[in-house]
Amino acid sequence: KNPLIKPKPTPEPDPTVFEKRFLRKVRELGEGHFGKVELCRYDPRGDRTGELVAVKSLKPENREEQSTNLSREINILKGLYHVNIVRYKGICQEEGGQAIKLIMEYVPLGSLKEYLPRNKSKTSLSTLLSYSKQICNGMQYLGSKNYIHRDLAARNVLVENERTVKIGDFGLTKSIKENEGYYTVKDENESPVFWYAPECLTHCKFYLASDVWSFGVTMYELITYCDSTKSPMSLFLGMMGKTQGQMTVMRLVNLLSDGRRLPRPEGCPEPVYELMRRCWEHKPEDRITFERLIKDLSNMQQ
Ligand SMILES: C=Cc1cc(F)c(CN2CC[C@](CC#N)(n3cc(C(N)=O)c(NC(=O)OC)n3)[C@H](F)C2)cc1O
Repeated sequence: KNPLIKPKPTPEPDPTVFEKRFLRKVRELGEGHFGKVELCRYDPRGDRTGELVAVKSLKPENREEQSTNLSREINILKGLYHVNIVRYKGICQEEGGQAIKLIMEYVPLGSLKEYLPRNKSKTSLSTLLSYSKQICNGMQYLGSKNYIHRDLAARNVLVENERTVKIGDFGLTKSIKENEGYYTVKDENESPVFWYAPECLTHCKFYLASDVWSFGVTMYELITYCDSTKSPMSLFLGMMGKTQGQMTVMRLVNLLSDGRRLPRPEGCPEPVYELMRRCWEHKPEDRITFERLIKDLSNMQQ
């Protein structure tokens, strides 16, 4: 046998490529405007020993316009490695690359919106502050890569276990152009306006500091254990009085410009509410940073 001819090694299968025929739907985890997230079992051996994964896909009617957005989200998540950010696992191409699916790790305890109301008795304030700090760690990491999340809310934070939370969805995440420092928000019909800072509502500009504002609202949700009767939306609508349709945004802008803010939740220590208020400074440049939030939250936990 000629020693110069080395046998070609059999190529290892790429673990980030998931074949559609082995992806079995278990149940739906969530629904968005343009698509859904399903719990699936990737079971190539067909004996139910395969791993559970979370799969994000687009609704057929939105595939055309939204596939670029999903591809962007895939490329962003693929490059994120942080304990407080959900893990990218791979993609599933179907119909010859026409439709693509994002495969992520499955975080079985679900989002804070499902978890906190059901586990209120065993979740202390100290734990809530730890969750808050972890979200800030994830967001600081995201911002260090010049990404803005634009949809930070309790519904998009997942509970890995009683001690660990992860930011779980990056559907609206965008890269900020270095020199500009902000992203111009197109009028997304799914804008979560009650989590949005004034500059996003009035000038359609989204800064890193706009995510800090949304973090403040997310922290408010955390401290109220995501009690839907005290949700940001219901409280703001209450403060605005009955409104109809697009008037809501204008009334919200006026209310925020008048300095009105979500009230201190019952039982929330003053220093904790102060942190939220520093996330809600009217001007982006006056707001606290995630770095500062991490320090202050650490000191509170001593
Ligand atoms: C196409 C766009 C689109 C579609 C959508 F359905 C949503 C909304 N969706 C986001 C992902 C979601 C919440 C978060 N974070 N989630 C992820 C996991 C996981 N990785 O395990 C999980 N687990 C769980 O619920 O366990 C019991 N929930 C939940 F599916 C809602 C947003 C969108 O942009």
